[in-house]
Amino acid sequence: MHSHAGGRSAHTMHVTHLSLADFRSYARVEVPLDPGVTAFVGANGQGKTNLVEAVGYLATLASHRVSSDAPLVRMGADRAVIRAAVTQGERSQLVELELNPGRANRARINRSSQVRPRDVLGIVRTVLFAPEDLSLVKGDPGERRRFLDELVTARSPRMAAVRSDYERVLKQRNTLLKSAAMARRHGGRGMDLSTLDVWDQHLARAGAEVTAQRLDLIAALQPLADKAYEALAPGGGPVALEYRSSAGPMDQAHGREALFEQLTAALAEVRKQEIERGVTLGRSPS
Ligand SMILES: Nc1ncnc2c1ncn2[C@@H]1O[C@H](COP(=O)(O)OP(=O)(O)OP(=O)(O)O)[C@@H](O)[C@H]1O
Repeated sequence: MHSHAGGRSAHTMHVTHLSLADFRSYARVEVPLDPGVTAFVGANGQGKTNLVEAVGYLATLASHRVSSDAPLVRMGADRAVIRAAVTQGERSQLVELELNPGRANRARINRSSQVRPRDVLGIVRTVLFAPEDLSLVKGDPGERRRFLDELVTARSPRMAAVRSDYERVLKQRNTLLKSAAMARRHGGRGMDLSTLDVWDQHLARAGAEVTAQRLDLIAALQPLADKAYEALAPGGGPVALEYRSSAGPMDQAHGREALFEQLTAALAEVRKQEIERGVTLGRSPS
């Protein structure tokens, strides 16, 4: 779960203690963790992955195995708690998340009053390698977007706010399109397009930010992917990573403004179909 044998710098994050309550198979468990490599050894289904999943949840606010929180709560319980003591250099923090499926999750840092769950992002940082990673290659584009966005947020936690803005705008825009499509079908008046224009601007603005971050990340990953592939298949490279969006080729060299223009144009192009179908069609970058 933390493998930084040697070269421990002041910047190395270390989870010193993990406590779980009603998380997956654990009614309660306390796991002290020494620096260096920790190996969990046990029979199948004993709950090794559950421990890793809990730490991963603190880092990403999601499980790497399931898309909702309900399966994470121990059967028969109505909430789960994940708590971790984290040190980084001289600094120690206690992070706590309470998972309440169907209701808002709660978060605390250093036992103080509540913070928003996304405020804990950036305290625990993890790299997870699991069988589920295959879906990065085999799965839907949504899996790849999720991977990029989680990594982007780990690198700059403020992106969590941009992402949730984007999701909120998308949802509200879809509600507007849906009611407009319904009204049309029932012979009502057309929708007020100026309202849609406003939402398009919001969507393209947040979308440009998300896209720019993804492009930066891909550029940063490129040499690492190349190196990793060279170690795996000497002489087999180079590996090229490219971001393909349904809104056309994207180039970070042109900056946020160009991305914004591009996304705005892509929205304009599908507007007629969107109004007919009543849903946002430009899937990028969501
Ligand atoms: N919500 C839940 N409530 C109670 N038990 C659960 C819940 N979710 C999972 N489990 C139990 O947790 C166990 C699975 O744990 P986990 O996937 O961590 O296994 P593991 O020890 O990593 O084994 P493997 O080698 O298969 O990965 C199973 O016994 C399963 O029944």
